[in-house]
Amino acid sequence: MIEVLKGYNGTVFAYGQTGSGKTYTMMGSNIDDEANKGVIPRISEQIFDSIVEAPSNLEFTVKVSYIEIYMEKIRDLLNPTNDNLPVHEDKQRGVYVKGLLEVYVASVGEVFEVMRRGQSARIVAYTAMNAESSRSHSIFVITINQKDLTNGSNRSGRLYLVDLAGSEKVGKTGASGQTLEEAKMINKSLTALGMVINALTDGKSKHVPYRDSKLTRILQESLGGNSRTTLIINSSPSSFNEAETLSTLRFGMRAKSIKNKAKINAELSANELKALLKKSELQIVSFKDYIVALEGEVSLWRAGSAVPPERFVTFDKFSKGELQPLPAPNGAEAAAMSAATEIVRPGSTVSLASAATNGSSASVKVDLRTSSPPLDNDEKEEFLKRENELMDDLTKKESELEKERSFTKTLTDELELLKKREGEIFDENKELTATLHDLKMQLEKITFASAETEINMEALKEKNLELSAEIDALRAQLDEMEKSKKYSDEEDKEKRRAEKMAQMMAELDPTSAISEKEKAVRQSLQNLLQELPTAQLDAALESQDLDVVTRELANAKKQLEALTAQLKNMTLDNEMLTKKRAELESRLTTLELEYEDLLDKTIQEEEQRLHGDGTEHLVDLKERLEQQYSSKRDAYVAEIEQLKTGLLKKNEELAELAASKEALEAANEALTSSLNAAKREASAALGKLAALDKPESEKDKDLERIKKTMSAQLQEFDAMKKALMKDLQNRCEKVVELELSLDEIREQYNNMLRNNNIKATQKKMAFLERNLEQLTSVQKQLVEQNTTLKREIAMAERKLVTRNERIQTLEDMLEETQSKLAAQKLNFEAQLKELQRKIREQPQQPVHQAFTWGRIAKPLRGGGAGNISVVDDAIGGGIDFDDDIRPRRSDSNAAKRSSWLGFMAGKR
Ligand SMILES: Nc1ncnc2c1ncn2[C@@H]1O[C@H](COP(=O)(O)OP(=O)(O)OP(=O)(O)O)[C@@H](O)[C@H]1O
Repeated sequence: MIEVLKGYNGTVFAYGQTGSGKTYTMMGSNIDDEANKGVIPRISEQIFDSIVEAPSNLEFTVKVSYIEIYMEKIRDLLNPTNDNLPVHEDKQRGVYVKGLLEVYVASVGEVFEVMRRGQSARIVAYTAMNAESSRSHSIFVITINQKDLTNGSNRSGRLYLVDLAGSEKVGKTGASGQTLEEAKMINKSLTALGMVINALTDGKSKHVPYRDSKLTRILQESLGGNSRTTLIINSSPSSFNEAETLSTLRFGMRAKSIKNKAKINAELSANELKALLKKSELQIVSFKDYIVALEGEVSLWRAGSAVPPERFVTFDKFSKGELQPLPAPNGAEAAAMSAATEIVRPGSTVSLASAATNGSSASVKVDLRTSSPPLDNDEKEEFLKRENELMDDLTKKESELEKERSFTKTLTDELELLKKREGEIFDENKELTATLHDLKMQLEKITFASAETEINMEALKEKNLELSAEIDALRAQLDEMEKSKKYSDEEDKEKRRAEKMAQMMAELDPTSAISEKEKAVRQSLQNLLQELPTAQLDAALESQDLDVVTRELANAKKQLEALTAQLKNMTLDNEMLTKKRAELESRLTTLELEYEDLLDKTIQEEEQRLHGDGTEHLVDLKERLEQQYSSKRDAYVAEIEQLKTGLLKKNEELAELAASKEALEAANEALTSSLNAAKREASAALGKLAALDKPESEKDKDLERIKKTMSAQLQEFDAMKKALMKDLQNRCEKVVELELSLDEIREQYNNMLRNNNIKATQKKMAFLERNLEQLTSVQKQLVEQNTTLKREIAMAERKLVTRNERIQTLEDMLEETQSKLAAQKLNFEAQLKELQRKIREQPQQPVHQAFTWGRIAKPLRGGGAGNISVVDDAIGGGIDFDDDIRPRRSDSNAAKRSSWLGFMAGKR
């Protein structure tokens, strides 16, 4: 049977640097693996094995608890919400952790389950030397109570299985932050452990500093107290850890020399107590005798008598009954001696003056400051009670402090979060402000560009207006010029017409010659009538005069012929003009064709040049050119029509002229015939005059008749002449007009040629048109740009407004969130205060939800030797027992074994 089952306290420590295998040793890498399970599972198995092997009169209850000491706080690993448990001490239980959950277990499986749960709650962390370094000291406590059912005696043993945190050097493990804090705490508690061991082993220290750390306080009994302690030293095999290994070994060496005082924790039965009482009473009697003997010797000494050494009273002689009675002392001396005793207070010195019989005195001084008197039991109890109370208070305060700390941490975290959020919002705001600024800048730029564009537009408009005004002025000038030209042309025309008419009339005036001849004829006729009434008539009618008239007539005929020739020439001219017109028309057609070709060419060039610039410009250009072309063509057609009508008119006039010429010729012929008739009559008269000598009266009559005939003929001739002259004048006017119109046509033709043929003009026109196009497109572009800019500005403004609204909303939300958070914080604080108040008001009750199944004691009966007659119900303590699964080690005692034990045994 292992010692703990006998009622001894036991402790198994594993000490060593981090990563040296302490946890591996104590718990193992896998508690379910037979080969890799550690000391704790193995001991647990041994315990239950021993219980199975124990006599059946022994009833066992096994409790386990599992704690860890982390950052100088005791955490219950089976109920992790209890994370700061106080250490108490009292006379009955010794040192214990208050409020610790102890789970009753009845099998190894249950122990393992407890281990697993506890392990999962342990705090481990990664260090450079161990991926799962224990950051705390873990203590697995197995408490075994055994009751001897035959005499009712009780024994209890408690086994501490300790896996210490690694003794480590901070530099090597690379600890930082929280791990560094943990390391400091671990080192502190391990230092306290070292100090306790030093104090226990150096032999000089009177005070052992168990209370310096929770670890040493809990393990107080294990270190130099009532415990059988085993220390396992774990060391690293690596030379890298040489220093740590040495230090660990030194620690082990020192610890080895600690002497513990292990005793069985037993509660005696009534009979045993009675026997003990009896024995004690007997002892008291004998001690009384002994005291009497001693007092006798003392009184002898006090009385100044000397007692020989062989008669000294010793316990040895007394117990052997070899004491001899001493002589009676002197009473006066004894009284004097007792009066010499002086009572002194702590801090002063005590003088013990002995009134020795030889008169000499000895003085012994004891300083009570350095050596306090040992506490008596009551005082100690009082002290422990007070200490426990203080520990409770301290734990409570620590818990509150921890809560406050965590609350503060939560608040700090929240504050951090809020600050972060605020920072984010600030950044966002900054970003938005920057964007806003950018947008404003862009807006300003756009506004500026727009203003500039507007200015440009205005400048262009002004330029346009100027150009329009210039064009108008030019047009007006042109109109004026045209007008003046027209006027001057008209004036010139009139002048030219007058000149031509004058010239023509001068050239073509047959009347002047006729008139002169007529005058001459009239004169000669007059002379004939006045100076030579009869005789002179013969003279007047001489052949010479007739010849003159004939010549004159021939001249007139010649002139008429010349006129006819001129008319012929004019007809020829007219024909030529007609030809020229036809030529002009054909030329015009050619020109039109050329112009069309040129237009097509220009369009093609423009198309090529503006390829990709959009067909709209091209279509516009084409349309405009077509319009220009059609307008020009219309103008030309109208002009041609005009020319045609002019030509027709001229033809008509020419026809009229030809008709009048014919009329003139007819008149001329008539005149010639009448002249011939006159000639004939004159010659006949002359013949008559010459052949016959007629009487005077007849002659007068004939003369009178001739005269009359001649005057009538002359009158006829006058009228005819007048008509002819008028007709001729008209015709001349028409000819002049025709010539003038021909000149005009020529000029127009030349103009047309100038307009149409000059390539430079065409180029210029094309250039101007292109310029106009470009200007129009630029204007269009500017207008479009302006529109786009305006649209963009409007959009940017809208965006700006939206963003402003968003910023406003975000700010509102932020404010709202902040106010909500503040309200929540207040609410939370109030709730916390309320909770704290309630906690303070309510007595603290341990929470045992984690192990409901371990709260009821599960007594286990030893399955080894002897029969017992105790009824199951008496030991069951209200636990469910299952008769069917009770262990059946031997048929005789099978019914008396605990179901739990049987269950466990059955499992094995
Ligand atoms: N004897 C061994 N055989 C096999 N593996 C071992 C042995 N000793 C330790 N290990 C392994 O070494 C590693 C560290 O061991 P362990 O966690 O037990 O060290 P530790 O001393 O408890 O460290 P810490 O103090 O940091 O908790 C573990 O992975 C463990 O499995």
